[in-house]
Amino acid sequence: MSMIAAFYGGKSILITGATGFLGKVLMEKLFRTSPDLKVIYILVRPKAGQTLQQRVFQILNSKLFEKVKEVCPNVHEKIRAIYADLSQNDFAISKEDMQELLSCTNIIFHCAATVRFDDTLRHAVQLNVTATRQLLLMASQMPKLEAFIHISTAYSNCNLKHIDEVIYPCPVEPKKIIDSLEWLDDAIIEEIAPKLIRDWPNIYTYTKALGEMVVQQESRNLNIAIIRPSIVGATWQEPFPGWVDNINGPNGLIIAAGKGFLRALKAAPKAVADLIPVDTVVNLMLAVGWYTAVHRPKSTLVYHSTSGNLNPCNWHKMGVQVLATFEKIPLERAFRRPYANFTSNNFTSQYWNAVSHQAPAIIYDCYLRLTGRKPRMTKVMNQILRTASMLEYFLNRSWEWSTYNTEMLMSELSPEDQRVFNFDVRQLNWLEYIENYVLGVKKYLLKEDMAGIPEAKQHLKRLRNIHYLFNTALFLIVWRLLIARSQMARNVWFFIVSFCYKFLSYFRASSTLKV
Ligand SMILES: CCCCCCCCCCCCCCCCCC(=O)SCCNC(=O)CCNC(=O)[C@H](O)C(C)(C)COP(=O)(O)OP(=O)(O)OC[C@H]1O[C@@H](n2cnc3c(N)ncnc32)[C@H](O)[C@@H]1OP(=O)(O)O
Ligand SMILES: NC(=O)C1=CN([C@@H]2O[C@H](COP(=O)(O)OP(=O)(O)OC[C@H]3O[C@@H](n4cnc5c(N)ncnc54)[C@H](OP(=O)(O)O)[C@@H]3O)[C@@H](O)[C@H]2O)C=CC1
Repeated sequence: MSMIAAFYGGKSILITGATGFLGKVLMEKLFRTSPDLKVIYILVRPKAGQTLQQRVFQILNSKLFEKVKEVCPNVHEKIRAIYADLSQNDFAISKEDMQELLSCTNIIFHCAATVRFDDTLRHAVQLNVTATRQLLLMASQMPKLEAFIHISTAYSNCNLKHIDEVIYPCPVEPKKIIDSLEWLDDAIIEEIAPKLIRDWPNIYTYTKALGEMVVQQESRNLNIAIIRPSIVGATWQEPFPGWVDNINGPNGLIIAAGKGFLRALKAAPKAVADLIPVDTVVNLMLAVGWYTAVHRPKSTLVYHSTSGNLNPCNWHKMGVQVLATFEKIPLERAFRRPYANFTSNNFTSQYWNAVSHQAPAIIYDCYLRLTGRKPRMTKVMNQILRTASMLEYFLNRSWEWSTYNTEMLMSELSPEDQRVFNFDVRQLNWLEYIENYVLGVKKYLLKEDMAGIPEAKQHLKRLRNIHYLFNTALFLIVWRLLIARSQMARNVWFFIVSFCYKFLSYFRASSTLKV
């Protein structure tokens, strides 16, 4: 029997960010491995015209939860959605709900965050720092609380090259920032933001670092642990390989590459692609929850959920495998044939942007205009290039994350727990994982039918023919213009023509002699 699964039996668990990518996989695993848990409280806000109940209904009826329904048929009764907005005071939770949370919660998993790189400083601080402080305050009033697990990111200290499993101080105290945001107006905040974030690449990583400091400062006598995942990717094994449901991180770029929009990326081919499957992160989270509650470490432990130092893969290897998969399983209605060129050189990257991205978009928009349609490709291309440039920082560097605590925890688990809550990334086969990942993007994110693969392959063949035709026509036009203007080009042309003529005459003469 798994000790970790048994530990969560009968427990009341509070999850923030349960409607997000990580949160959904966490809930799924909890229900599947500990169907006898008491209740999962989730803090949810209404969104996109959907009520709380509709959002929960949609999650529970998704493919991700198919296995859960077999193991835990009454899953609907065990999930309690509580109205909450983490950017509001007291999270705008009603008094009754707050009372229930305070008196019943045993374990907290704090996953909610704004993960946008370009969020405003005010909003990012509200969500990634102030809300964390608020949740810690609530936690300190929970008599039955056994563990508080805070999800950060491995990039919260990406201004360093080697990162240990410790909390690093930030130059400005989080409390000072929270206080000043109360009276500064938005324009001034945006003006001072670049000065505050210094050598952090964006507001997101900076506010996640502040969030960790808050955890350290406000931990009181709580049992807390911090988990730092790197780039969270599709599921590796559970509940099935390749599940993914949003366009964050690599997902959007994989789509852009598969559709033939993105054919070159400013990335160091040898830099480590520190991806970590979402189910691996979730298994670590559940193991950490158990360990923190049962073993009660004296200080707040930080756990890195990264792959680079145990089983590294680089961007080149990843790009090649992504392309190889698109060769076998192409996306539908591609704009151009998928191709990936990784370069860390500024000049080459700008050249590829002009030739492989901007020019085809402009040509296609001209074609749309000529056929009476609204041009749109340049806009789409600019959007993709903007996204790629935001991710560039992470594609051109490698970091070393130590994993002593994560490895220590692995050795603390029973063989059964090591199997059920496997977070040993050394067992990951990258080629297989990336293939399933790309397939998952096609099936679960784009919802493309596998029956459409022959037609998609046919479409790619047509694109290849158009490509050859276009290149030949372009070559002939350029050559014709050159011949008209340059004596040297004319000389070369006559040389080639006379050489071909002589070669043909010789060939004809020798074949006549043989006869
Ligand atoms: C050549 C082969 C390549 C193959 C392999 C490629 C591998 C690449 C790997 C990338 C590494 C990523 C490293 C991340 C590391 C940080 C770790 C974390 O904690 S990260 C935590 C995770 N956090 C993140 O990953 C957050 C990153 N994302 C952001 O911060 C923002 O989306 C933004 C600032 C990039 C764009 O903002 P804004 O301009 O306001 O745009 P909106 O958001 O409103 O979307 C507008 C349109 O853009 C579209 N689209 C959006 N995203 C992507 C995408 N990734 N991609 C493509 N497209 C994307 C979207 O569909 C939408 O279309 P439509 O609906 O209009 O038709
Ligand atoms: N994805 C990744 O690559 C990585 C993620 N992480 C960390 O993992 C955690 C989860 O990330 P991930 O699941 O990918 O992110 P998502 O964007 O998928 O999910 C974010 C969650 O936070 C919730 N949330 C945001 N704002 C509010 C609010 N005002 N009130 C209530 N809930 C809110 C969202 O709710 P709603 O659905 O209503 O928007 C959603 O459930 C984050 O802490 C992130 O920093 C760390 C490293 C990498």
